[in-house]
Amino acid sequence: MELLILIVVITVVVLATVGLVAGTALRRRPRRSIEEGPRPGADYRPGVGDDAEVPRDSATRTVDDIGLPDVLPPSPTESDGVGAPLAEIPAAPGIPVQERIPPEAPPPAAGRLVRLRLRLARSQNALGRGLLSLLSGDNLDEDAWEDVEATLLLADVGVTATTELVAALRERTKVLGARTPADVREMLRDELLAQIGTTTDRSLRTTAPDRPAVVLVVGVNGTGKTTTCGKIARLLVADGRTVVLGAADTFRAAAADQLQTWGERVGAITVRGAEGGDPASVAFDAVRQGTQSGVDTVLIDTAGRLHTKAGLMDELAKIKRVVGKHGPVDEVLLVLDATTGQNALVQAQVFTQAVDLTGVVLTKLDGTAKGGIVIAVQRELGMPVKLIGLGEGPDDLAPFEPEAFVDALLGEAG
Ligand SMILES: Nc1nc2c(ncn2[C@@H]2O[C@H](COP(=O)(O)OP(=O)(O)OP(=O)(O)O)[C@@H](O)[C@H]2O)c(=O)[nH]1
Repeated sequence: MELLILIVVITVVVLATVGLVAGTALRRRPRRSIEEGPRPGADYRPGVGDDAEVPRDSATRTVDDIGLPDVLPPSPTESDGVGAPLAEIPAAPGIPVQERIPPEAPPPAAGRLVRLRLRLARSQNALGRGLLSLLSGDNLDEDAWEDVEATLLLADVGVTATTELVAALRERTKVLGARTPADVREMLRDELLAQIGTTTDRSLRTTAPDRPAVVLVVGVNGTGKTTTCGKIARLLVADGRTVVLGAADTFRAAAADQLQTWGERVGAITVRGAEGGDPASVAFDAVRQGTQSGVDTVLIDTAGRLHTKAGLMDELAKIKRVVGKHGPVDEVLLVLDATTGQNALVQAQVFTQAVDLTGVVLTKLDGTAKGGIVIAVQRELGMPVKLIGLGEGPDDLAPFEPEAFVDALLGEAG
């Protein structure tokens, strides 16, 4: 009997040990990460249902890192509880009322690009000055034209626009004969403007009759969507509008905090949901809040990647559909990082399959010599660039004005 008990005990101990070892080994086996399979944007061209590119995991800087102006002390009117938009806007049922902070008064939209023109210094040197000096040369031989072409391509102007620009410039230099620097500048200005287009409607649809206008901000992660939403809110408030922000980027926990901070600075309510929650429902609540509060514009920040397996593009289409239950979406702005060059164009093509884009925001033009991407985006995608980001500061976003942009690229005349 004792022998039997001993055998049973030994068997149990052996089985438990084997189980433990096997379990540990299984746990240690590296889990197959999504990175190991073919990656959209790297191994194949992404389509509907995929992310537009391999998510970048570079650390992002939040609004807290970039030194917004200090919050001003409340004015007597505001401390009486009158005059601040957050106090005036009642929260919709089920949406928590946020702390009211006296809002700032950002500088107006008009003339921003002119004020920020020096931020284009790198593009100015590489593209503007480069072309001016090549075209001013006495001997415009084939080598010189090849250099002109290379300069345009290196600045990301794109093949189609480069070919057209070179052909037009060749023609005009032939007709012009002897050229003064002023002639060259004028010729280049004309041709660059012809490529960018001066008659395109670049206005933002941020008001609608009898309801708030709805603006969706989309793009891959890290392009600057959240920052851009905050900056657009400031632009709108500067022009006397009222705004509700929707933090539908439920993927990155900090994104909602970041957006709320931007909102608080200008007295705008931010509607947010649980981390990993349904982005479409946050967007829906934001529009509901905006409608009940009677604001001019609801600005919705979306994620550049998702927790769920559902593709980013499917999710965006869903957000647009769900928000559409309240009324039309007035603007769908695609945020593209200018420093990613031609890759930005591929991203744009993927996004257009999922949602009807109405315009592009090109961010980080301050950090690149490739200002020609403005031309490529318009020519290759046929989509207007409406805003450009020229820095990390709160008011470093400017409405895109072709003339001011080209003048900034070419630098001061003379
Ligand atoms: N230099 C420069 N930096 C910018 C500009 N716009 C945004 N950034 C920076 O880009 C980084 C990413 O910005 P986010 O707004 O967090 O990007 P996002 O697209 O919302 O990122 P996800 O939430 O991960 O999808 C931040 O460090 C911003 O300060 C710009 O115009 N110029």
